[in-house]
Amino acid sequence: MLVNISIEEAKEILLNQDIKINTIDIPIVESLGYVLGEDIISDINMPPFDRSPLDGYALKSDNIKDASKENPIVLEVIDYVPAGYVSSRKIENGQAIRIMTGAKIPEGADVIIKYEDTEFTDKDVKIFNYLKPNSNIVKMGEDIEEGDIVLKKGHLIGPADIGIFATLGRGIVKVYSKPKVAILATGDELIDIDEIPREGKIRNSNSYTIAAQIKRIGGQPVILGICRDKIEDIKNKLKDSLEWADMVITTGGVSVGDADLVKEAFQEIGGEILFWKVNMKPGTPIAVAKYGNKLIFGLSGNPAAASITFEKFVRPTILRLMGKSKLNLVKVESTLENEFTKVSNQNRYVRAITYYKDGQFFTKLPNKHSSGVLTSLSGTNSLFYIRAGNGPFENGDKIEVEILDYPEVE
Ligand SMILES: Nc1nc2c(c(=O)[nH]1)N[C@H]1C(S)=C(S)[C@@H](COP(=O)(O)OP(=O)(O)OC[C@H]3O[C@@H](n4cnc5c(N)ncnc54)[C@H](O)[C@@H]3O)O[C@H]1N2
Ligand code: MOO
Repeated sequence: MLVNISIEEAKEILLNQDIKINTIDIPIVESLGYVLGEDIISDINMPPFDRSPLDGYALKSDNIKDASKENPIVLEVIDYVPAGYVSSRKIENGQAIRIMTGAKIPEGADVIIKYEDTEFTDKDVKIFNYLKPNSNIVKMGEDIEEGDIVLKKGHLIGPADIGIFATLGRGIVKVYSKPKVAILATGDELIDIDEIPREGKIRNSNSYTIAAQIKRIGGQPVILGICRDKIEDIKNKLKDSLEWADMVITTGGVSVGDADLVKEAFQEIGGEILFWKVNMKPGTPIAVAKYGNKLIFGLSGNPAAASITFEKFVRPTILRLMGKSKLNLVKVESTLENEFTKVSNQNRYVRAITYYKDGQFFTKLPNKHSSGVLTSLSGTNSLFYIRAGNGPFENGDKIEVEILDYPEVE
């Protein structure tokens, strides 16, 4: 078992795990935010015919070579073609067809002149200027050509992509499913949120914070409730949930105390511990196990430790399960707005609130940093990483922060 590893090693180990990634077929209106699980290949040209981008007149460019303000060319209007219809007439010399935006270019025409540049009656149209052949004609396949791979497997689906599926007549698409992540809180001190704490007891908040973190990145959290510090109970809950969950997260019981049974439970159900303890604060005692092709994360019980190790280690794994390939948090340069005097001998992630103003990022750090403090995580949208031995930091220092959620603009 690897113990006391670096943050980089832990990330690398997790990235190298072969995990089962599932796909599902879903209606396109529901596919926003999912990652595409198939290449989308077009069986049509788009547009499927040469079409007019303007309301105007279709005609032969050759016929208007000598057109000018002083000497307009008059052409006979032989038909009218709105979008969705096709003219049965072929344009000959001296003729034009009135055409609407989106309509198929009539046979014989090689240019469209917009209304505003003409004078017209029902029978004829005056043209005052010359345009080269193919002017104002949208060619068949300008947008999509038959056989094109329009969207690649692994692409994050946005609103326009749903329009592309529709264009191609795809009502259902294959996407990577949103993983079901089971959350188990362990600890004899824990009670449910609707209970009144007796002496020594506290309400289980971790399951709810983590459920929200899973939701924010698009996973499906399933709160399993609380498990006492009894190894058989923990093992049973783990085994049951691993039947259906894509991943299991536990909190509590991963340190060195007498009731810290989670690691043993991972092993006794047949899990292989990938590592235990990472050189970072908060969250040192994290344990991760592999169970078949699923991962089990044993996070610390301390609320801030659980939350921050979730962002650093669990989040990228959930994103991978969702088919995503961009797993790292965005880093930005920011200006510190208060001081941070602690010099730690361990790598530290400090919870931070970063905002954007006048083209720059600014970061405020809360007063309370301890691993057991939940309230100062409120509003946290970024993390300030301090490598062991670095600091102190002063108001106005340029720092780098990792963004967890879009900062607000002030
Ligand atoms: N002798 C040592 N003691 C400790 C060490 C150590 O190295 N040597 N490490 C400390 C560090 S660092 C951490 S972090 C904690 C982690 O302990 P556990 O992961 O085993 O977590 P617990 O002891 O079960 O709980 C810690 C803390 O969090 C509260 N908690 C637990 N679950 C929840 C929940 N679902 N919702 C809200 N709060 C929860 C729990 O009551 C404790 O106060 O160990 C140190 N000890
Ligand atoms: O690693 Mo612990 O999370 O500092 O309290």
